[in-house]
Amino acid sequence: MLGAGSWGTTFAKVLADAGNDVVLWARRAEVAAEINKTRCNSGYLPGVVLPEGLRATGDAVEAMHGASAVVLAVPSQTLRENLAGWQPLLPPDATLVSLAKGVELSTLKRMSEVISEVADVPLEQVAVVSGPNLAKEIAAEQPTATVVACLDHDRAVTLQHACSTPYFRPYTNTDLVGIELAGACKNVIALACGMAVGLGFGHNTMSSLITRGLAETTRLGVALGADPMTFAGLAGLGDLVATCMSPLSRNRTFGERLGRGETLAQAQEAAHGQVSEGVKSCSSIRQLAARHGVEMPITDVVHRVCHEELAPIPAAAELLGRERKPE
Ligand SMILES: NC(=O)c1ccc[n+]([C@@H]2O[C@H](COP(=O)([O-])OP(=O)(O)OC[C@H]3O[C@@H](n4cnc5c(N)ncnc54)[C@H](O)[C@@H]3O)[C@@H](O)[C@H]2O)c1
Ligand SMILES: O=P(O)(O)OC[C@H](O)CO
Repeated sequence: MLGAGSWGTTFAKVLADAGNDVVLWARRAEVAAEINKTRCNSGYLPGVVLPEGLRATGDAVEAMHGASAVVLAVPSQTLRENLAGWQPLLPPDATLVSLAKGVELSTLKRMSEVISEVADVPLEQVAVVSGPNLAKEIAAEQPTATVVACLDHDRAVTLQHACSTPYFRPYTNTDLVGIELAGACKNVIALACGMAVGLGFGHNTMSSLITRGLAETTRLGVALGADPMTFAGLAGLGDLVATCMSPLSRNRTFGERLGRGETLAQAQEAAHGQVSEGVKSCSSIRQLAARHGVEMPITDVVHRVCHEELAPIPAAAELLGRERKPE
């Protein structure tokens, strides 16, 4: 496991609880030392006791030595740079697993595309784990389902078995495009929902944003060749609902701060270095949509609130004032 933030540490625990021998690489040596000494990653998962089958290290060579799967748990905008440094260390046939939910700003590529390109492996060797997976709830072993997606179904099944525990139930899927776009887009819709909460709006507003957010995400997915049914599944509607409704979501919390009138810089400072992927992916997804002639009005206003000083109240008015049309 490369990355010892909230989700990397939690998914490492899932893999260890499923019976695997897991080595977790942390960027800061003190985080690795704390995990090995106290079985805790107090900065990201206070109070969670990590299992014995999990060992941490600050040495990427040690982490990847002999690995049958290498799981990438770093933010999507740094993944390319991180992986370029790790590329010579990757075991030749290891499944490369992406946990990140974003679209790269500079290239508009999905994470599996970035991984395949930088690691120089076929896309069939890359898998994605995505679903309604708020790290803190899974770390507390609350029952959760997810999706393991890979173009190579057999590889997906192997990973599915490797991460099945009594509290974590993975399903397989081969629609990599749909699973990844759903995961990236839901962060942007969660920012919009957070803004709605910050403005004092209730569940009708949230539900309207979730449903129309799903509509625009599905439109983009279909234009890029995804199966529309994917968006009704765990990584689509499932993750969208979890992220938009939960105060645990960093994206929703970030949006809530913007809705209350904080600036982007203030909301970023309050995030204490934890990643809110939608803040950057709203721009890459908006560009991707424009490239394919797809309308994504919610994503468009989220981008303009985050990066072009559109205030949340006129943003809401703009969405409501759009041309009327059939559902
Ligand atoms: N937290 C969740 O509940 C959750 C669930 C599912 C998916 N995800 C996705 O997983 C990915 C990682 O999220 P997270 O929650 O672990 O984030 P995080 O902010 O908690 O941790 C990110 C990790 O990446 C490391 N990191 C940050 N910048 C880096 C850089 N430049 N080089 C190397 N390492 C760097 C940090 O040190 C940290 O270990 C994101 O794409 C997120 O959307 C998160
Ligand atoms: O905390 P967030 O907003 O990054 O969301 C976490 C997960 O992606 C939820 O599935």
